[in-house]
Amino acid sequence: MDKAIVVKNVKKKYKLYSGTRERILDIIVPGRFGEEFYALSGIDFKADMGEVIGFVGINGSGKSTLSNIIAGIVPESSGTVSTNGQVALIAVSAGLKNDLTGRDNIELKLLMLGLSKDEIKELEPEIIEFAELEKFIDQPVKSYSSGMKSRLGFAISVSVDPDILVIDEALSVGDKAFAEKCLDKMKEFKQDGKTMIFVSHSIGQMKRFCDKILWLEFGKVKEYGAVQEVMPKYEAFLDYWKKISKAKREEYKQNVINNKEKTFDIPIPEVVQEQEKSIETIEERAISRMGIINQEECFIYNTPNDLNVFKSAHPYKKSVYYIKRKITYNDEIFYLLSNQPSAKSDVIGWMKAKDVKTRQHTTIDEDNKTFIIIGTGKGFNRPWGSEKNYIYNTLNKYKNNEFHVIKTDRVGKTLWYYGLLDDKKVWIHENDLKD
Ligand SMILES: Nc1ncnc2c1ncn2[C@@H]1O[C@H](COP(=O)(O)OP(=O)(O)OP(=O)(O)O)[C@@H](O)[C@H]1O
Repeated sequence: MDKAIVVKNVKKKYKLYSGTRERILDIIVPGRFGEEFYALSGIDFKADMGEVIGFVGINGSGKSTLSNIIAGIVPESSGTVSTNGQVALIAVSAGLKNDLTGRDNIELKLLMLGLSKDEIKELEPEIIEFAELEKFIDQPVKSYSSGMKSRLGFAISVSVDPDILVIDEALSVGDKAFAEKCLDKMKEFKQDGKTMIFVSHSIGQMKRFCDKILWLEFGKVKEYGAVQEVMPKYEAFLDYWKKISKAKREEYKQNVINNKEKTFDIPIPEVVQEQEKSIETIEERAISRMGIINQEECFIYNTPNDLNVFKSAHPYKKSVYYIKRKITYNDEIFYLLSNQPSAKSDVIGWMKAKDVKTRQHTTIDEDNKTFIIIGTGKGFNRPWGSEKNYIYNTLNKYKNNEFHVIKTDRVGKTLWYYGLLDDKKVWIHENDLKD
């Protein structure tokens, strides 16, 4: 099989400076100032013609540096890169000139690639249509959102029909529909036998699209192999990485950088056909529960089948949330937390069911009722409220006042009453009211 890309012992050295002064001094007296740092330290890999190679690795592992070197945008410090054919890089705003309009950028980029004025005129409408930028094409690129820049970059790069396509995180900034359209275009390229490098933090996209995975770790190759072989190990590593302390991460990093042999207790994944499994075992159901986060260290995910896109759940603690959707993904249950009784508006994200304490939530009626406030308890903005849900942190001041209820809900076994108290709408626990 012909090789499309051959990377041999590629290193990329950067210099880190403590400030502008040190940077200037290093220019005046070269070699005396700044600390050398290897973003890549000896990368070797080969890609066959027509292969789609995914680059994975935690932030800063060297994915963009390596893809820029392959695309010829950044020079390697040592080693060699050979590519068989024309390479196009698609990255967020890669190569776009901010002061020029979208149209000027198209013309400039195509001129630089050696196309004639006539060829450019022919391609231009297609590019504008693909980028969905019709109304904005004569506006300067600096006024574009990152999604718009990425769409323009993608549309220009694919229009020139390159032999090797390097796509660096370009799909993560646009909307979902455009990402799907790009993935379709990439599938076309794949069928045409083009070689692709695909950099993305989306595990789902990687599994759907790549043949092989190059896993980078602090500028070194951790693994290179078939997607089914490498991805489960990478996912297990990510799970481990999320849980360990800063100090442990630093220890891990130093071990990798200094080639030290030390075993870390990273779980060994089961060997399963992850790709098929993930597609087949998603089951979504409408439910109605209230939930509160009950774990110290836990995460909120954009989507349960891509556990690589997550944020810490810490800021969302001490509040209750509405849960209107449940997904079972590969035997694990996830709940969709929301600030409103809705699965669409004001949604926070998906959490593993084991990290959330939940109670069944039902609306009993919307009848008008009147109770007397006992003076105990609190007034909340949600039924079964927690600390961050207080509207009144004591009801003592309203002791013996009437409370006019317009809605009654049940959370678990408890009734909660909703009504107006001193111009504010509150939920009050049944034990804090009497007839
Ligand atoms: N121009 C530069 N000067 C100095 N250091 C740099 C430069 N570009 C990248 N680096 C460093 O090189 C390392 C690798 O960066 P790179 O952007 O390639 O990682 P990455 O895996 O693509 O990360 P991410 O997932 O965050 O995009 C990082 O530590 C980064 O800070």
